[in-house]
Amino acid sequence: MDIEKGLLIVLSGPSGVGKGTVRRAIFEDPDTDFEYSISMTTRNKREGEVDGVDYFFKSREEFEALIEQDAFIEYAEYVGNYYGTPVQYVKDTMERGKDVFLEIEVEGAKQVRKKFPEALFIFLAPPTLEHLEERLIGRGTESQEVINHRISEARKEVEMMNLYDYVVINDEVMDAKEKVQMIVEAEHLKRERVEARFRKMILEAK
Ligand SMILES: Nc1ncnc2c1ncn2[C@@H]1O[C@H](COP(=O)(O)OP(=O)(O)OP(=O)(O)O)[C@@H](O)[C@H]1O
Ligand SMILES: Nc1nc2c(ncn2[C@@H]2O[C@H](COP(=O)(O)O)[C@@H](O)[C@H]2O)c(=O)[nH]1
Repeated sequence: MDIEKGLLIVLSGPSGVGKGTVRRAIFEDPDTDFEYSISMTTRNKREGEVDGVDYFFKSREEFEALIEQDAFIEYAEYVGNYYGTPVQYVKDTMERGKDVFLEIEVEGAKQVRKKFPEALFIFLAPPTLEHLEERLIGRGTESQEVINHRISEARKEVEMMNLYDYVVINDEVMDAKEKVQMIVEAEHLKRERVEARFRKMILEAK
């Protein structure tokens, strides 16, 4: 895929850390100027979730057909369900020069790292694993069995945080939101400076 414009921002971290909560706070901010890529999943819709807003909900057969068609930038099977990032929306949005924000688990983030090493990778970490369990229980969307499975995945996932460009601890939602926004801003400034220096070098070489 040939994407020249727009920054790909990947927010990852264990289930229950607060990725969705932080992401919603970011997108409620009128100053936010990037776009959210809605994922596809085969998991059942939770109460209040809307198809095409929270996820595109698909059957396993539909999802597997899309895998065959190479329709995902990345996908992973997580605790018994598929989750994936549709390629077309990301490609079109970045080509329009807009940043795209992905909220995905760590296996998917690893695949994005391979395909887009220039993307920005942020790991959202809980203050402790106990906080994570409390948050999952508090959310009340999963059975205790699924929560236990997600916590056991989380133990492995937090070990991967050193592979990320930045780690943000989600202690207070608005603090974490601002840190993510500042990281994105800083990344743009860094890239603009590098590009300006590169242009200057080319002009000087002429
Ligand atoms: N900083 C925080 N302090 C306390 N509770 C929080 C904080 N951030 C999120 N929560 C709560 O934790 C629960 C899990 O949050 P959320 O659903 O955003 O996590 P997630 O990482 O998106 O989970 P998943 O990966 O399973 O989708 C929610 O009930 C949310 O209100
Ligand atoms: N690899 C991907 N992971 C994704 C994607 N969309 C969401 N997710 C992650 O899956 C888990 C479980 O989500 P839940 O909604 O069932 O709680 C969580 O970590 C999500 O961030 C995706 O497109 N690819």
